[in-house]
Amino acid sequence: MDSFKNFIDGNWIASSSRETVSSINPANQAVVGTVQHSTQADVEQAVRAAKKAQVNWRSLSGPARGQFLYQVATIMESHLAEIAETMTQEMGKTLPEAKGETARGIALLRYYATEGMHKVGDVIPSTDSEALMFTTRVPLGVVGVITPWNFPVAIPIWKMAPALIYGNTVVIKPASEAAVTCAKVMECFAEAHLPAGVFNMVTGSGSVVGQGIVEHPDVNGITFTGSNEVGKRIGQTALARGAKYQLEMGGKNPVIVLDDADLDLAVRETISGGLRSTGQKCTATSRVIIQSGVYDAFKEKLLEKINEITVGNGLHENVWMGPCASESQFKTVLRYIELGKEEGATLLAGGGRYTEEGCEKGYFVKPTVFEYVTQEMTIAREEIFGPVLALMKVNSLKEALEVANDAEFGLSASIFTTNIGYMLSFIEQMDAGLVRVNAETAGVELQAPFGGMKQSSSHSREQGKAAIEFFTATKTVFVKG
Ligand SMILES: NC(=O)C1=CN([C@@H]2O[C@H](COP(=O)(O)OP(=O)(O)OC[C@H]3O[C@@H](n4cnc5c(N)ncnc54)[C@H](OP(=O)(O)O)[C@@H]3O)[C@@H](O)[C@H]2O)C=CC1
Ligand SMILES: O=C(O)CCC(=O)C(=O)O
Repeated sequence: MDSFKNFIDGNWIASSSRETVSSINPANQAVVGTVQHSTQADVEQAVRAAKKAQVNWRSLSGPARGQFLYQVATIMESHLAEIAETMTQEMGKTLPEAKGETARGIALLRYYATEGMHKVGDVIPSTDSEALMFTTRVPLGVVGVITPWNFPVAIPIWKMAPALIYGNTVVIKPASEAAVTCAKVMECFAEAHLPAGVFNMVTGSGSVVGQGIVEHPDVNGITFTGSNEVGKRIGQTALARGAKYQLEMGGKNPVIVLDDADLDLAVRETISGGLRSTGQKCTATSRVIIQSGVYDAFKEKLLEKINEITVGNGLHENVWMGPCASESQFKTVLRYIELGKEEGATLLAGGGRYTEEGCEKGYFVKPTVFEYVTQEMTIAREEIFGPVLALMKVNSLKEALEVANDAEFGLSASIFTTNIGYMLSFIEQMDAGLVRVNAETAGVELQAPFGGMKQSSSHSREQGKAAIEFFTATKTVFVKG
């Protein structure tokens, strides 16, 4: 069992509360480890350290900051197996997925390490022929990083690595349900000997530690991924005190399967996009909108594959789908399944708790498929964040797009078709930040911008070159000799 203190000003420090909280394995309710149950005083200490460290960190060259990130990547590589195993134990994702995510974290570190060598501005012609006008970028200062439990390695890194490379210092508060995994990543940062105070981790509840960071006058920017409810509150608080904020929130992602689609591909990608990580991705496929000509054939193939899915402890080799990440998420998913039944959708597969041998004490849900789902039903409107697919029948691409766009979210969407005209109409008319053709809705590439439309985000983008927009401020410089 791992026990972690907070990491503040270069040291592992116990919370002033002297209390810890346990993190629970959702596959069997065993204790995975403990972290600090921190207080506002701990937040104060971390922000103070980050503010102090900012002066020297920002004055280092970009390549020098990049060297630190390369070092973290190398250290993390040597701990990959251990970090991945902790992730599986702590939030249930299968071990191959956890290893993939950890490898993605390492790749993100290396990507942003190279960013330290890239240009930060442009020379712009001035109307004054004797002047030099150009833009440069400066860090925000102290950045608060608030992360969810569904990607406990990749999301902290895709927020921290750009924050750090562009010269900010960081206070991170990981999700309580995956704080041990995140602390293991922070151990790699600590082993790389970044200067004291450059990154700080404070664990504890969202309402105390998270809110404490968001409200702190010395935190200049906040980057958040999680629920809409919390995200919106964070945005409002940040706006009220003039801090910059970035919110990545929910999705209700559709796939459209047209009459001319490769059905085997569409089935494979729908299952992967909808049910990997037990459907706990903001990019997960939730609504499956199928044209009438292939509806029955698609359904038959889908159900055949759904019935082959092996559910169980993600550490076991033959398991394809693990448990929900926590008791609360498990209850949420079961509640949505009941709502689907009550509101008149027809259950085709799954539909409740999975309790086969070895799974009795875990938060397992059967892979679930509903049909005759209408646009008004709750399961067609709200983010479920679980292994539940809603099938909807349409007659044309036009109708498919109307149904697909009838959602308050706009994160990711896919179409399966072999017709280039249909592909182009979808790319043009689908209201989503990520539009994907003949590919699943999930699966973000680290070098490309990531973010949503409508209620899915604060309209900024993360990752790739887009990250510089949030983590820096532009200065326009006018120089006359
Ligand atoms: N877009 C995405 O990728 C994600 C979406 N979700 C959606 O959100 C639902 C609920 O998941 P949940 O974990 O409760 O998500 P939350 O939004 O509650 O949690 C996300 C992060 O915010 C923190 N937090 C909670 N309250 C506050 C606050 N008042 N101020 C600042 N930070 C706070 C949490 O801390 P703590 O863990 O201590 O509560 C966690 O670190 C899911 O069912 C899913 O629909 C969830 C996770 C990721
Ligand atoms: O699809 C992915 O790989 C990323 C999903 C994601 O960012 C999220 O669920 O928060």
